[in-house]
Amino acid sequence: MTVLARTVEATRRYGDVVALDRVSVEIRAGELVGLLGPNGAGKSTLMNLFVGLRRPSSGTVELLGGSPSDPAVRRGIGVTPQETGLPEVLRVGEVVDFVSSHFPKPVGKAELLDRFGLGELVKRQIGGLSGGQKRRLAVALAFAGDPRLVFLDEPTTGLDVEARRTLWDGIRAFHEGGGTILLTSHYLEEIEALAERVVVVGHGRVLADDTVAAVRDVVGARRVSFDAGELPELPGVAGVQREGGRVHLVTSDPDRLVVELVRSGTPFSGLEIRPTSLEEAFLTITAAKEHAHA
Ligand SMILES: Nc1ncnc2c1ncn2[C@@H]1O[C@H](COP(=O)(O)OP(=O)(O)OP(=O)(O)O)[C@@H](O)[C@H]1O
Repeated sequence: MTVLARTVEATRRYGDVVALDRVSVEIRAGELVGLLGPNGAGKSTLMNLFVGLRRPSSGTVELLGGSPSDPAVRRGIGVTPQETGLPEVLRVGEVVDFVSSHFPKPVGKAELLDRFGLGELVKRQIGGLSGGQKRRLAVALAFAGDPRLVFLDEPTTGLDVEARRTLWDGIRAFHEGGGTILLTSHYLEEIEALAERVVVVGHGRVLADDTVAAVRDVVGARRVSFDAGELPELPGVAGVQREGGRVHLVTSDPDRLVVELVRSGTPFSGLEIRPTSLEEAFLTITAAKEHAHA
C-alpha cells in the first residue's frame, strides 16, 4: 500500500525536553489513523513534523514522496490546527473562497459547507458564529483543497455531541471517498468511532501501533469493581483505583482475582467485571512500559 507520510527515527527536542524520541510511523493511503496519548505525550509535535511546522532534531520526515518543508508538497495536504483565529468581519462563504483559491482543484463551496452541516451559514459573518460553528468551519477548511491527506489536531474539542457527530459524518464521508486522515483526539470515543488504526504515544515514544481492537487485546485487561474495605494482597492486579467505598482493579485474569478474593474471606458486594476502555488500556500500556524502563 502506498505510504503517504512517514517519520523514520524522528526525534524532536525543545531545549532539554525530548518531545519525540526516535519515532517511526507510516500513514498509508486510505487509512484513518487515530493518534492517542495523554497531555504532553508528543502528539502535536508529531503532527507539526508531518505538516512542516517543525523540523526534526534528528531522523527524517517524508510527506507525499517529498519534504514537508516544500510548499508544493504541502499543497497536497489539509490541516486544522488546535487554535484557530478566523477574521471576524469576513463571511463564511468568503473565507471558503479565500482558502479554496490557494488550491488547484478545490472541492467547491456548496459541497464543502454541506458536508459539514454549514450550508445555511454561507452568508453569516465569522463574528456571528457560535464557538462550535467556528470550530466546524475551521475543520471544513482543512478539506477545501480536496487534499490527499488531512491532519486534524483535536478536531472536535469544545463541541457538543450533535456538532461532534456532524463533524464525524464529514470526516467519514471524506474517508469513504478514499481520503487519508491522521487525527489526534482526547476523546477516546472519537478514536473508537472513527479510526481503524491507533498509534498510542506516551513520553515521546510509540507505545502501540495497531487496530483499536488489537490495542485492547494487547492489554487484554478487565476492570473488576466491587464495594469493600481493606483488601488483602491479590494476584495479577495491574492497577487499583478507589472511589469512596468502591474499588476498581485492572487485571488480565479476572477469574483468578475473584477466586482469590472469595478465598481471602474479605467481605465485598456489587461485583462487576467489564472490558477496559481504550483510555484504561493505554494507561496500562504506559504504566507497564514505564515499569519495564525503571
Ligand atoms: N514550543 C515548545 N517549547 C518547549 N517545549 C515544548 C514546545 N512544544 C511542546 N513542548 C513540550 O514537548 C512535549 C510534547 O508536547 P506536545 O504538545 O507535542 O504534546 P501533546 O501530546 O500534543 O499534548 P496535548 O495533548 O496536551 O496537546 C511536552 O513536554 C511539551 O511541554
